[in-house]
Amino acid sequence: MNNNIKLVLSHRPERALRLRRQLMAIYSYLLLWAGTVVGVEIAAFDPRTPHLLIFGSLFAANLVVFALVRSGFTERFKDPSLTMVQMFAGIVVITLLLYYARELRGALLSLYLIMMTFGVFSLDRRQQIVMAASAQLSFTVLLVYEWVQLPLTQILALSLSQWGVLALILAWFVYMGGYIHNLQQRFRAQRESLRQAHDRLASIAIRDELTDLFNRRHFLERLEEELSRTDREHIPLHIAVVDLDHFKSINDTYGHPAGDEVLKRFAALASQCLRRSDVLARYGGEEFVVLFPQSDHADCEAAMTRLKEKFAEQRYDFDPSLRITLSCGLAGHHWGESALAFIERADQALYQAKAAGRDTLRSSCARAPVSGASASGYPCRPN
Ligand SMILES: Nc1nc2c(ncn2[C@@H]2O[C@H](COP(=O)(O)OP(=O)(O)OP(=O)(O)O)[C@@H](O)[C@H]2O)c(=O)[nH]1
Repeated sequence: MNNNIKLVLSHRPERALRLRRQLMAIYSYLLLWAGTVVGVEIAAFDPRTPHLLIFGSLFAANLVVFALVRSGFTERFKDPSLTMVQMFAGIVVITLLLYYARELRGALLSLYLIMMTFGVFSLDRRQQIVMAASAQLSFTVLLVYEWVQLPLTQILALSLSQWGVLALILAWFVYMGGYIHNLQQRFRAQRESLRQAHDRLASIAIRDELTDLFNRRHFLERLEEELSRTDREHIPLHIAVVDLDHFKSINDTYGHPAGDEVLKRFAALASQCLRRSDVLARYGGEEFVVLFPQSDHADCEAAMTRLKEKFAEQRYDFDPSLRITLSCGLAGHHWGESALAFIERADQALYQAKAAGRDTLRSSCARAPVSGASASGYPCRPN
């Protein structure tokens, strides 16, 4: 598959993304802390700025959130990243820094915007408005506090213009942020429907529509894979070809939908009876094939006999007295034998089963067994 499509369809685990976002937040706080320390050193900040206390508490809170996200505890919440909680903490810290900032306050208002960017991807427009309003309210509380506590040191025009600029920028940000969030949601939905379409196509390519078993093409691919493995590692490989007996007469007597029901019943029963490692496929019409990797002949024969008996016990709504049987040809692979020759031998065994009166199983043995064993070394039953 094209690498770009793979990238678009790949499911990066959501929790890993959340943890990455968490690391981004920690990185941002570290930068901010470094900036604050420098600011204090060069007297751009009040020398009494309790940066250790502020950032120490922030990191402790972050650590708790990190642990909760990592443990999966937050998965039960609508927002497992606790984005809004973290943004509220950010707003408090930024407002504290603005309190201690001197001439830098105007420039540092942009920190609210940096904090808002964390919500762009995970918060919808309404939640972004709540965060913007919280930032504005927090800054308002700071201004009011300063006017009440230190009225003589405040310049009304400056405070009002800073307040107004922040309000305008936050309003613009909420508009843009909402737009980006919607775009991202649309992209996500498209990616999801693309992934579903891809899964569906992949399934159509390998499955039979009526029975949902593997189709002939996929079976032959799997057979080639198993053959190269079996030749390389000298492990046993068997194939069984199954044909439902007198199937045409079921269609003719009860109609095509009844025939379809029988095919589906066989598929469901065989899927139940056989091992997960066995490859079961619809080879065409009312013919099915089973590939048994790493099973010996006796096991395969026992499995197919069991399936044959169970299938004959099935009852059908369209005629509860009807007994439908199957015939089966089984073959063990001989070293170096081609896929076609292998299937052909199983087919020959099936032909013999049909000729012997149906409702029976026959095994194939292409080469003369050497001292009671086939060329592959597995016991080969006489027909
Ligand atoms: N209902 C249904 N019938 C199908 C489907 N595919 C093939 N068939 C029918 O399967 C029947 C196969 O009949 P035959 O090949 O004559 O074999 P049979 O009647 O089973 O006879 P024996 O194999 O000799 O026991 C044909 O009538 C096909 O039309 C399918 O998907 N649904």
